[in-house]
Amino acid sequence: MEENIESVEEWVNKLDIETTKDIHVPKLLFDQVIGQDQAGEIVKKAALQRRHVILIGEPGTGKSMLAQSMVDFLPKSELEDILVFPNPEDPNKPKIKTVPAGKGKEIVRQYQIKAEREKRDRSRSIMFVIFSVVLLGIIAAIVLRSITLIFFAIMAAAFLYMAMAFNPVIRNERAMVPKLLVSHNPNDKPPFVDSTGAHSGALLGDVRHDPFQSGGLETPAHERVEAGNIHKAHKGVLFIDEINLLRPEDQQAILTALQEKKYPISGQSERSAGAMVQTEPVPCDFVLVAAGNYDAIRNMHPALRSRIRGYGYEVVVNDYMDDNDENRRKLVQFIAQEVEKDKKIPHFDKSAIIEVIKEAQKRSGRRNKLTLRLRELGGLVRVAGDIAVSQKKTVVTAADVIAAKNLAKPLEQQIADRSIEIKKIYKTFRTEGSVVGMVNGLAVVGADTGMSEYTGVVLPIVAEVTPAEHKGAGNIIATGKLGDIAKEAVLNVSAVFKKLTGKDISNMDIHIQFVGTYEGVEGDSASVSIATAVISAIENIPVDQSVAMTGSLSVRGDVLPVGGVTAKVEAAIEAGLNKVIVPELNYSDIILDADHVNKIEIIPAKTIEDVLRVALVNSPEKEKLFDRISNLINAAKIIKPQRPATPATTRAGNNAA
Ligand SMILES: Nc1ncnc2c1ncn2[C@@H]1O[C@H](COP(=O)(O)OP(=O)(O)OP(=O)(O)O)[C@@H](O)[C@H]1O
Repeated sequence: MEENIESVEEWVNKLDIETTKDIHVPKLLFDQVIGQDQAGEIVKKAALQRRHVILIGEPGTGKSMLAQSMVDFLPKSELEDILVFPNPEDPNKPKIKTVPAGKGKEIVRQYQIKAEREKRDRSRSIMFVIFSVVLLGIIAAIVLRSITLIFFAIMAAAFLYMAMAFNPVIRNERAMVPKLLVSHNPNDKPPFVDSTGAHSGALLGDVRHDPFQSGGLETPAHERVEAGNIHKAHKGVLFIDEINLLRPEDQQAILTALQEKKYPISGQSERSAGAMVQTEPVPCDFVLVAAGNYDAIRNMHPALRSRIRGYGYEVVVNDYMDDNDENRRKLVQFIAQEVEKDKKIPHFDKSAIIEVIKEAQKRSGRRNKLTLRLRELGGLVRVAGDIAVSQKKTVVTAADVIAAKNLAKPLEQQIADRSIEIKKIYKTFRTEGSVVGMVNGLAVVGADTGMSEYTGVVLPIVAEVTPAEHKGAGNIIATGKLGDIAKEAVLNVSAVFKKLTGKDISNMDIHIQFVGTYEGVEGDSASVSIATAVISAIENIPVDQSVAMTGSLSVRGDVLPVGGVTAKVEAAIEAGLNKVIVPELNYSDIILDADHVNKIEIIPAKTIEDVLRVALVNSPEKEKLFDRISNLINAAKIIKPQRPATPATTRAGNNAA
């Protein structure tokens, strides 16, 4: 249900604040998470019951914040320190001991004091022995009147010193001091450990290599043991983003750790001396929060996923929220939070708040929604803040946010801007006149890089049709980086061609070229443009070059919605085109900046006929084509009174209503 929402300007101006400084920022991290109410409730429940969680969703929407907020709800179980002790019976199997939080440091200190005392005692005994030997030598020399006896006494003392000081058995008192692997203070919160991207050693623990493995110079095995993140997260939360990128062996190890709640530490590098060492099992009783985008579920170790599902929850986080009073307030709270977190930038005045909310509307890609890709929006807040600071301003204003938007353009946008300039110079596309078989398609760049902002580009498409050499043996010859997409699009809509043109494409060779495409251009939504270019070429009807278009074509000729329409319309404006055809179902998703409004005529299309009516220039051939189409439609009506509604499939995700 779409509700009527006040304009952002009116809404912000009514707020009872001067700047975001007047906004209360909640203390609890959980209350700082915006727009993830459903995921928040589940995560809270999971924390209270110590259950594992899989969080799936777009990057920068608050997954790690949710995971981190869990530590405030974990049951107050006793935190533990973990110590590793030498094992005199088997030095390569150090012993593990857990003690209440804070005790670990005390134990280590006691052992250190003991070691210091023993060392001092030993030094004293050595000095006493040396002194006695030298004294005896001197006495003997006097009694026996032989100076050489003094020399022998000094030699004997030196020998004794060497023997006692460098005796590997008694030399290293410190070798008996345990090492603190995991330590806490008694009042600490349960730990939150982010293990995203950690290699095996950091994740599971490791035993360092020892270059001196004998001769009394070696470092005892237990001193070389290092705790892994799974151990550091004992009694707390272990967060792993992009879990699917972990090596299968590591995912398997995590599964074992989850089952056993203990995992021994051994050297991870096979060739290192550490590989010979394996500790007793080390406690690792953590709550696992695994996160990732939609691909993560598919590529995750099935047994690990099943374990988490069996003992926890799976949640999809939202990537946008409704644009209403409550959520706008949350967005203002978000700006205040980001400012306080940054500590270096000033607060935002009302004009700046208006710009940020409008940007959140635009980045959602949907009318009446606000984006939740808040990490990137936070980036905009910081750049705007930096601009204000550089101008020695005490508040951030609209001008700073607008300047930040230009300054903080994603790489894709910067590359696209350059490519438009080049295309304009070399005229790889036209903005006026008419040409047979040439269409100004629109595409997005960087959609696969996980950016929340789409960058639009004009994607000129040229089609040429020639009769096939043999009947029924026509080929689709598509060049350019998007060749495969073109072939697929033509094949998918071959029925539409037949319906509209009455000609069978299998009797023709169809050549399609995407002009000047480069890495990263997404052409999935170009099927309407491809179809228009091909029909224009088959029917020899010129296409109006001041028109741009985007849309996906169904096998029945319906124009289906696509992503990134706002960015595509902006690209058409920047390129100097007059009209842009968009899928009707996307029409309301277009949110243009003030400087783009009314710069182009936006024409919604429901079917390919709607597209052709606008794109093809008026001519007797066009009339004939439409006569044919209306005959076909009338004939179809006699057989089947109504066509079922077209399914709308804009984007994935289970966003809160
Ligand atoms: N829902 C949100 N509420 C408030 N702030 C948010 C939210 N989502 C993101 N942010 C801001 O973006 C930053 C990064 O968010 P976070 O690390 O939680 O994202 P994520 O979903 O874990 O992303 P990724 O999967 O890329 O790690 C946060 O520190 C916060 O400043």
